[in-house]
Amino acid sequence: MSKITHLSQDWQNWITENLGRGCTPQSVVEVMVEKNFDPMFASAIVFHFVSGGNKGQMPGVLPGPAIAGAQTAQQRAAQTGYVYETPRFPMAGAVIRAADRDVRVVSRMEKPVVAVLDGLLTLDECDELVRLSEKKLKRSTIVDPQTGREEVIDDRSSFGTFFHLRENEFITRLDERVSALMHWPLQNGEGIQILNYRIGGEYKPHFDYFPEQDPGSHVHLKTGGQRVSTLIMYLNDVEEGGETIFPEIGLSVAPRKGSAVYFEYCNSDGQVDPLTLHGGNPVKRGEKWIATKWMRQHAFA
Ligand SMILES: O=C(O)CCC(=O)C(=O)O
Ligand SMILES: [Fe+2]
Repeated sequence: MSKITHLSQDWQNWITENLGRGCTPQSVVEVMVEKNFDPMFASAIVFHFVSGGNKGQMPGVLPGPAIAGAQTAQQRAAQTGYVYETPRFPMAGAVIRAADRDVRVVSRMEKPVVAVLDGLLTLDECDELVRLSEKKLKRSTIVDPQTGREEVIDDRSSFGTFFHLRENEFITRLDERVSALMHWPLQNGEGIQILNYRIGGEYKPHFDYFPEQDPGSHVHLKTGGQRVSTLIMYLNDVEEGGETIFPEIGLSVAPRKGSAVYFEYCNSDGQVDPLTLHGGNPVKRGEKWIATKWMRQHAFA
């Protein structure tokens, strides 16, 4: 059965009603996807409602009134107290020259700073990263907020490994490309991290930065300081599920081999942006491979 990509009046009313009574955009999208809506269509529509944009810019799709009680993305951004500075990531242009490669910008937003990118890695580079990682995968851990120790937990059911910065010629080329793309020094990067999710594998919504108030963060902040930005690179097409979701802004990015999503969340004062909450949806069919780069405030050795 083909996926639904249009919105009836009943569904418009339903979305308005549920966002209006405080349901998160992500939960609204989830129900729509369960009811056979195309996931990208559902998240775009819900995002459109949340950002107060349903005033007729999408002819024939969304003639409904703006929803009472729903906040615009701008209002949410103003409330968090995070001070947005000039983004490090270029906010104009369809193509970004990243060292040896031209990367296409598919879409971007400013608050929070998020960009979806295409053609970052060649298909061969994706395969090579998977091949080099396969033999050394281990169950992924998270940082325990209390102790700062790495722990295995159910919220992060994936397998992973990493490469040291400039581990070999191939990895060096990628480290250089990614640093140019992220507009941040190569030596401030953690080594590229590889994750493999199998069916049911997911990463519940989280922040990539280390919250100051968590005692366990301090040990991590000592080397390199706070994380400032993330690049998630998709190494394969996932048959179903596995989207990277941003619940605060109703955004869902579908994995596509060679493409990526970039976001930044730490300003020059060391403040962090809670609107970059994100996670990996459970894989429903196939498997998912990603490579993640995290950048730090200072050199990370
Ligand atoms: O699997 C995903 O799409 C998200 C991964 C992620 O959030 C991370 O590696 O920090
Ligand atoms: Fe993350």
